[in-house]
Amino acid sequence: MARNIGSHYTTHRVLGRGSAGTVWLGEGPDGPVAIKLLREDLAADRDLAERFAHERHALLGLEHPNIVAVRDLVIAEQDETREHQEVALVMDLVRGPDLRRHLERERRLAPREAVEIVAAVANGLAVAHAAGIVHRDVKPENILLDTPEGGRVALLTDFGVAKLIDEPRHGGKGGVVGTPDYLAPEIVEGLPPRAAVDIYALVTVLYELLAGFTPFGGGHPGAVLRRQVTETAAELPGIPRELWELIQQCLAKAPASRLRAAELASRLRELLPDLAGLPPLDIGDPEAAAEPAVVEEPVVAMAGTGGGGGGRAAVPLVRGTAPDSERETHTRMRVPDAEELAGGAHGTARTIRPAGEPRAGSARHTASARRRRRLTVTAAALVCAAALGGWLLLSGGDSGDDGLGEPAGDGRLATVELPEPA
Ligand SMILES: Nc1ncnc2c1ncn2[C@@H]1O[C@H](COP(=O)(O)OP(=O)(O)OP(=O)(O)O)[C@@H](O)[C@H]1O
Repeated sequence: MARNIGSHYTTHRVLGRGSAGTVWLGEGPDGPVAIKLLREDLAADRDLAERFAHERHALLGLEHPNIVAVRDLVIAEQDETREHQEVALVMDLVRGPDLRRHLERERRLAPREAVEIVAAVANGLAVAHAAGIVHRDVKPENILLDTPEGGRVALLTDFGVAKLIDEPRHGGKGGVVGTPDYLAPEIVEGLPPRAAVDIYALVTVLYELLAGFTPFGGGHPGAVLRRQVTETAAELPGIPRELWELIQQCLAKAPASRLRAAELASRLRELLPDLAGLPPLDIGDPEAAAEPAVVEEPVVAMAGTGGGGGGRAAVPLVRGTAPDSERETHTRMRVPDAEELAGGAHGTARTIRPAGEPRAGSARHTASARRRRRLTVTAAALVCAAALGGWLLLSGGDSGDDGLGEPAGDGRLATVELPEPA
C-alpha cells in the first residue's frame, strides 16, 4: 500500500534493506525516486535527526555522475501525537543491481570490467574528497550499477550516512565505524579517517572483484582487523603486473603511500586497453588454516549482555534490530578464543589455492558469508583486546576532517569498541 512520506513523496515497494533502514521505490514531484527510510528506532532518536538536518547541505550537495545524488531530506512527524517521526533520504533511483549482487552472480569479474567499475567509483570519490567528504563505508553493497540506454554506470551511494548514524549520542569517544573487510589499518589503529581510507576500501573491492574474496577477510571480525594491520595481500595468480602494482600501492599500510582518488581513476583507465579480452582470473578460494567457522545458527548470547564475553557465543553484527529482509542483514559469528585471535594453533594465515585444485568448503566462502555487514562488537571485543595485546587499541575520539563531524560510534552499528591504550 502506498504511504506518504512528508508532503511530497509516496513509497510503493521495497527495493532493498540495510542495517539502517529500508530503501523504497517511491514517487516525488519530479517522478520516480528511491527513498531510504531510517529504521524506526533510529528515526525516533532526536539527536540523530538533528545531525541529519545539520548535514543537509553536505548530503544534498554532492553531484557527480558516479555518485547517487540525494535530492531531499525529509524529517516529518508521523502522527498527531508527534511521538513518532520519520527520517527519509530521497535519492535518485538506480535501476540496476548493487555490485554485491552482481559479484555473487558472476563470482569473479574479468579484469577490464572490474577496473572500469572501480575507476568510475574513484572518479566519484575524487569529487567527494575535494569537497572534504570521506565516505567511510565503501564496499560492494554501496556501489550501484545503473543501466541507462543499454550502457552501465557505477555509482557510489550512502555518503556520510553511516557516520551520521554511528556517532555517539552525546559526543565523546566512540569506536571504529566500518565493515571489517574494507577497514583501513590506520582506522584499526585509532587514527582519524582521512580520504586514504576510501582508497584502501575501494582497492579492496577491486581485489575482491578479481579474486572473488577480499584480501584479509574471513572468520571473526577481530581476526580480520588483525590481518588488516599485520598482513600483506597475497598476489593473485595471473594478474597483470601493472594492475597488481597499483593494487599493492593502494593497499599500503601507510595512508600517505596510497594514490589519491583522481590519480587512481586515471591510472586504472590507462590500464584498460591492455586488459581488453582477458578472462576472469583462474584462481581458487584462499585456504585458511583451521579457520574459525561462521556460525549460522540462532544467536545464543549477545555481545554486551554478559553472555558472550569470556567464551564462545554468537554475536549479531547489528545489535538490537530484527532482521526484516529477504536479504541477509545480520551475520552471526562465533567469538573465537584468545589463541585463535592471536593466530596461534588455530591461526588464520591464508594461502591462495592454485588453479585447478578443489575448492575449500569453508562456510565463509558461501554467498551469505561474503555479505559484508558493518558490525557491533562489545563484549566480544574485550576478548579480542585480551588476545591481541597492545597493538589493537582503538580510541576513535579524535576529530576527522571529513566535513561531516566526528568519527565515532554509539554501539548500535558498525562499531568495534576496544579499550583505550593504558
Ligand atoms: N538509489 C537507489 N536506487 C535503487 N536501489 C537502491 C538505491 N539505494 C539503495 N538501493 C537498494 O537498497 C539496498 C539497501 O541499501 P542500503 O543502503 O539501505 O543498505 P546496504 O548498503 O546494503 O547495507 P548497510 O546500510 O547495512 O551497510 C541496496 O543494496 C540496493 O539494492
